[in-house]
Amino acid sequence: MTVDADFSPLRTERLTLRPLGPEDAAQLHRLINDWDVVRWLSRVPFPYPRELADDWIASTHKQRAAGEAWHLAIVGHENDKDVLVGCVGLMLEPGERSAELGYWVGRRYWGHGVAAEAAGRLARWGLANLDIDRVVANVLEENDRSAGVLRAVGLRESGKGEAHFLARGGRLPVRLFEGGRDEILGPFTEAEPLPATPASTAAVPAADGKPLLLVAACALVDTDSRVLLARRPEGKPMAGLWEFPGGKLDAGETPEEALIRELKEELDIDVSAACLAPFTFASHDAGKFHLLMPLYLCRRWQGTITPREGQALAWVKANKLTDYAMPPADKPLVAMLRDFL
Ligand SMILES: Nc1nc2c([nH]c(=O)n2[C@H]2C[C@H](O)[C@@H](COP(=O)(O)OP(=O)(O)OP(=O)(O)O)O2)c(=O)[nH]1
Repeated sequence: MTVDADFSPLRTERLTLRPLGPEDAAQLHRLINDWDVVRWLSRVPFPYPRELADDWIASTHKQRAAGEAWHLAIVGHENDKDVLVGCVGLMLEPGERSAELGYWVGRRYWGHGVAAEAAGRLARWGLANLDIDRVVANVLEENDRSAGVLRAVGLRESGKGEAHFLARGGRLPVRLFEGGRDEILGPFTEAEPLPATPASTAAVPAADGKPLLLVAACALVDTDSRVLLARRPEGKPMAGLWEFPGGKLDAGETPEEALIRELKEELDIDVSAACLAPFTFASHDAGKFHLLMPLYLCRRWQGTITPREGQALAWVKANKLTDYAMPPADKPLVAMLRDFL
């Protein structure tokens, strides 16, 4: 199996999505040189020359290295063997904060939900790891099967358009689809489990009858006045958004105690309560609950900051904070930090 050092394969219940290698060319050619597959694809010729498989596989490595597109093999497991069953790809749309999703599956593997499983996994990975807020796609007008796949991934039909279909030699009508973070990752307000402990939900419900969720967060500030942001990892609600390190209060904890614990768990640093200066707070209606989040400033800690939960970290100048997509509750905090630092 080919595994790029720069890309860890993505796994689903039944599939592995991994970079393509030269040894995939023969099977890829067998699967895609099929009119029943190619007729639905816009950028693929028919018949499909065998050498094109090698060239295209090589181009996928260049595109991934350039940060332009992630085309991956969809690998299934049949009789204890790994088999290439199709391909899935995500291509950045320059300047748009969106990426286009594409996929195809060999005819003999149709009817098992392979495309939705692979496309959903790559779309979720993209939202958590690329600078995008939206995934877009299009399908040939009469391609109801593919429209169903996109709906299963969380995209909705957003309009009509036209695209050039290489194998058909012309432009044809397409249905446009798109989906945002909430649609594809699940709405934040429903996916977020409310803590059962009375310590993190106030004993008295918030005025509008919603439980209050208490989260302590911290702006770590370095000697160049840069602020540390952490990217919410795949699997969490709002994955891909940048936030201040911190987390929910456990039962019996003060906000300072919770923050000291979270900073150790998430970043492997030791902070003392005396170095946590209260700065401001967020009070935000998050749908099913109300978020109350004190934000502390901290300029002194012990240890080397290490992402212990696989999260990406960024040291960001105050005037660049708005370049980072953050949860809605953080927006007013960012403006205050910018003025202060
Ligand atoms: N840490 C942090 N959380 C934020 C920020 N902005 C914001 O809306 N939140 C919300 C997202 C979540 O609903 C909640 C924090 O919950 P979380 O799930 O990240 O906290 P946790 O570390 O305790 O997570 P877990 O152990 O339950 O996985 O606060 C922020 O800047 N920092």
